[in-house]
Amino acid sequence: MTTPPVVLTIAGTDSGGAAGIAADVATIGHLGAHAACVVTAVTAQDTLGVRVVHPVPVEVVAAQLDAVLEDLPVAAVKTGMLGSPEVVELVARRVRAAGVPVVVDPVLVATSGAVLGDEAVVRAYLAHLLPLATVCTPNLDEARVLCGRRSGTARDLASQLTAYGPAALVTGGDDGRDWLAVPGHRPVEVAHPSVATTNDHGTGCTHSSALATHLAHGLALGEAAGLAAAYVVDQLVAGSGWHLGRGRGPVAHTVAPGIVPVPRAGGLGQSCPGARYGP
Ligand SMILES: Nc1ncnc2c1ncn2[C@@H]1O[C@H](COP(=O)(O)OP(=O)(O)O)[C@@H](O)[C@H]1O
Ligand SMILES: Cc1ncc(COP(=O)(O)OP(=O)(O)O)c(N)n1
Repeated sequence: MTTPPVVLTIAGTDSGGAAGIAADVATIGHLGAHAACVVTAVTAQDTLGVRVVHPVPVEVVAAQLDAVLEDLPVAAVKTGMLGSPEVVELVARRVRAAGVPVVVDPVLVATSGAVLGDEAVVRAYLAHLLPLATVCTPNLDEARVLCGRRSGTARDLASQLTAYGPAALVTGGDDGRDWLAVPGHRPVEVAHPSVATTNDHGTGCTHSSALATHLAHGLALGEAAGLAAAYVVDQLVAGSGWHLGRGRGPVAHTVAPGIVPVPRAGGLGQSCPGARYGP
């Protein structure tokens, strides 16, 4: 067996196992990488909402980052809930030094409405983390908050966010469409089917982890974005008939039938022969 690439997720926990670190570790593993995980916050959360958020002290987050980055050959980083401006700044310092693709999922508000990042966190993202990210993946609401706008289409917001440095992939826009903007280029839609399901808790975390894993395998951003969207669709289909919890159930974190993990690519931008789904 070939040694897998390592993808580091820096995120919070969801006790219900739908979003956060649980979604990230499952997704990264399904797609053929080894997941290292740095926990930034512990949440008491279920399918109905977030009850309690307990931030992990910044020095403990720093110690976890050091342990991973000093020992493992991290090939890509994904950030999820960071929770405080101090942690955003810390993560920015450490991942800049790592020099690998960085996917920033700027988790600010859960679908249930719970605030997972306040205005100070937003300012820290804009000042410290977005400028060194490879790509950021806000949903429509998060993109509006980051851009300081009450409205705006996913396409326009993605374009605006590139002014901070990274490519921007705004998800769940008009009619659920995702738009990818790369600095200096016109935004393109990342088209994918829509799945009718109420079991969609954790889609954002699953999507950004899939994206980071495909980048770790050496795929180009456009191709990685198509495959990440397709992976979420497959997992939504797999879990659409489940009855878990009283609210919005988890996106499936089991391996959907027929999924073929992307094999390690030999170089940047190579296609992924053997994968069942395409961009
Ligand atoms: N019902 C659905 N059918 C297909 N794709 C979906 C569905 N819901 C979300 N997605 C996809 O999941 C990914 C994550 O987006 P989104 O759900 O907007 O994130 P978040 O969980 O942060 O709100 C995007 O590619 C989005 O298009
Ligand atoms: C600990 C934690 N991190 C992130 C989220 C948001 O998850 P997301 O995948 O965006 O899913 P929804 O909350 O939109 O379903 C979270 N809830 N908890």
